[in-house]
Amino acid sequence: MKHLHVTCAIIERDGLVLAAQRSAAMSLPLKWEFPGGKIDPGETPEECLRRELVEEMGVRVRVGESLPASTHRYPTFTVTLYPFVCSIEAGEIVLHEHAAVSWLPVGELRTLDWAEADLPVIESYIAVSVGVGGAVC
Ligand SMILES: Nc1nc2c([nH]c(=O)n2[C@H]2C[C@H](O)[C@@H](COP(=O)(O)OP(=O)(O)OP(=O)(O)O)O2)c(=O)[nH]1
Repeated sequence: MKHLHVTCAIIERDGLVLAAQRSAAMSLPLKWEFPGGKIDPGETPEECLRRELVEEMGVRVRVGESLPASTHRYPTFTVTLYPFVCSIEAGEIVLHEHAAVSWLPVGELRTLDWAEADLPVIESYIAVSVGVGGAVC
């Protein structure tokens, strides 16, 4: 089965976190995710994230702390997500691929219909993010 290695950016701004909704035309249609994408050969995960964020949203990001990788088996492929906490360095978000974005307080992240591979990422992020949005139970 295909195994994808994918970076994803947990972008923080003013105590909120950016979630992006996949378009109806993408795989995992209309699911919410953190922006990012497949790591190209020869690329570091950080380089991949910076490239993907320019391509997908037209923003340059500063790549910070990494969170534990998450591997999930979907029915037709397996994905390993490599999450990084990021901030926007330059640019305004313009959506080139996603259907929508939403800035959420950490405590509301669980309310979206996330791609399944993201669920452990969200839990790891909540565990380390008490300083961003306050304590979350
Ligand atoms: N970028 C990103 N992808 C995710 C997340 N969670 C998750 O399961 N994925 C999956 C969706 C895709 O199958 C794959 C990322 O591929 P991609 O973004 O480079 O490619 P894509 O969806 O445009 O292309 P494709 O899979 O339709 O070929 O990882 C996430 O939080 N961010």
